[in-house]
Order: sequence, then C-alpha cells, then structure tokens
Amino acid sequence: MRLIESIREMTAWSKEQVREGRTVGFVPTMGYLHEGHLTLMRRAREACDRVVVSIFVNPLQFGAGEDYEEYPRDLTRDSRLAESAGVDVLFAPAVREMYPKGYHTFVDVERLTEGLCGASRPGHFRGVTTVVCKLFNIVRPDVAYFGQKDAQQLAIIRRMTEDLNLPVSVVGVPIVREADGLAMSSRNVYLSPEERQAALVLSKALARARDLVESGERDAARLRQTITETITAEPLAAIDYVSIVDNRFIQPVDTLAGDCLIALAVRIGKTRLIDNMVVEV
Ligand SMILES: Nc1ncnc2c1ncn2[C@@H]1O[C@H](COP(=O)(O)OP(=O)(O)OP(=O)(O)O)[C@@H](O)[C@H]1O
Ligand SMILES: CC(C)(CO)[C@@H](O)C(=O)[O-]
Ligand code: BAL
Repeated sequence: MRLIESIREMTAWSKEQVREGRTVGFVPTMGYLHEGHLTLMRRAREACDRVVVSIFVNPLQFGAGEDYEEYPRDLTRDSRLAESAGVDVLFAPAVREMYPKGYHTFVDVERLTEGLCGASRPGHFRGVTTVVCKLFNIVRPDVAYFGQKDAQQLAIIRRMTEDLNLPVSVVGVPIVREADGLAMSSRNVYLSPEERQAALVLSKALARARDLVESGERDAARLRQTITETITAEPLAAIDYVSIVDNRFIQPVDTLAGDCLIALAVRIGKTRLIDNMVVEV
C-alpha cells in the first residue's frame, strides 16, 4: 500500500490509472478506522481494480466549539487496517495542502442541508461538500462509497454529484453495528463505560419505531413521540433532533409514504451520536 500526502502525486497516480484503463474505487474518511470504514473498503475492493482511501480530518466541516482538535487520529494504526482491507493508496493530505493560503471556493448544496445535522451544525455540510468535491477532482474515482450511517450526508453527496455532473457513481453502504446494536463511529471512543451502555438507547428507539411501522403505524408525529419517550427515559441522553423525512430531499413528512428516513442525533454526556433507519412504505 502506498501512502500519498501531496495532491500532485495523487493526481499523477489517478491519471496513470485512467491511462491504463483501470477503475478506481474511493472511500473518503476522517480516519480512526473501524469495521464500518473497512466494510466500505471491502465493497470497493470487490468492485474496482484499484482502491483509494482518504484520511483527512476536514477543519471546514467542524463548527466553533466542536471536536476538531480532539477528533481521534492514528495514521499508523489506520495504515495497517487499510492495508489489511486490500487498499492500494492511502491519501492523507495536510490541511495546508487542501486549503492553502488564499483558498476561497466552497460548494453549497441547498435545501437538503437545511434540517437535521444541517440545523444543529451550521456550515457543516458546506464543509463536507467542498472537501468531497475537491477529493473527487483529485482522486478521480469511478465509484465512491459512503456509509448510510451519515444518511443526510449521503443524500447531499448524491445530489451534488448529480447536480454538478460529477463523473462518479455514489454507492451507499448499510450501517455496520456493534453486536449490541450501537452504530459504529470513531466518536464511540469518547464514551465512558456508563455512557457506552446508555448509547444503546439510539438503536433501541429506532427498533421500537420499526416495530410500530411494521404493525401499520404511518403517523410521523406518533413515531417521533415513541422515539422521544424512549430516549428521554435514559438519564444520560439528551435529544438533539428526532426527524422523519423523505430519503431523497430530506424534507419532513407528516405521513410515511415511499422511502422515509427516521434519523436521530442524541448527546450522551458530551458526545453527539447519530443513527437512523430507512423505512420503505
Ligand atoms: N457504522 C458505520 N457503518 C457504515 N458506514 C459508516 C459507519 N461509520 C462510518 N461510516 C462511513 O464511513 C465514512 C467515513 O466516516 P467517518 O470517518 O466520519 O467515520 P465515523 O465513524 O462516522 O466518524 P464520526 O461519526 O465519529 O465522525 C462515511 O461515509 C461514513 O458514513
Ligand atoms: C465524507 C467525509 C470524509 C468528508 O470529510 C466525512 O464527512 C465523513 O467521514 O463522513
Ligand atoms: N461522519 C461525518 C463527519 C462529521 O461528523 O464531521
């Protein structure tokens, strides 16, 4: 596996793949890899001739007072894990390489970014779409893999790719969970043992909602009520949002129909966790 830190070297490698007629699969990450990331890499490995993983903790998508400084980083461990998943190139640029002095260009997807994490983290998705657009231009992948765990992000990247005619197929990969149901996340390392237990309330609340949908419930307000009650029963949990939206434009729905996304963000102590499920009605 090759470690590339410069954009020029990454671009030269990508052009070479195009010349050789090889397909490139790409998995953008912020590192501190876990089984969720490795699942994305394996999907890429199965489908593409070459696999690139980026590791870049993107300062542009963190708001003031968020965890940019504390975000876990371990390139040595990540290199070992990526290599074991059959990755060909690890692209790990420095912040100055991605945003040199004089940088002033941003990509903004409207409407889909207004609610959910967009409302709680102003500017977050502008940072995500800007960096993903740059990474697509640098890596030039044929296929890019994103986790369903960040469902709003996935919908926004699909929108951006379609709206800007970016020549990349975007593939969504289902949420990978711990044995007890907790969605894997790099931020789970922040949790104390008590908080780790309390964090199960997210997947539990979603499971209750799923049971209700399966037994015929279609009213979004009643489903949100059940989820809210389940979460507030956990003393260590504080709700950021519980939203039910259509899975394409991320707009609130009153009655479930078609593909709906039930999404939550909950603070467990100081750690903000997200989880979701898509229901097809
Ligand atoms: N549990 C998971 N299942 C599937 N995909 C995941 C999972 N966790 C992360 N991903 C995906 O991996 C990619 C990189 O995500 P990222 O590096 O932000 O990891 P993360 O664990 O979500 O970190 P955090 O939520 O703490 O920021 C994203 O496309 C994300 O959706
Ligand atoms: C897509 C991404 C790598 C952009 O920084 C990030 O938002 C993430 O890890 O989900
Ligand atoms: N997984 C999304 C990246 C973030 O929380 O900033």
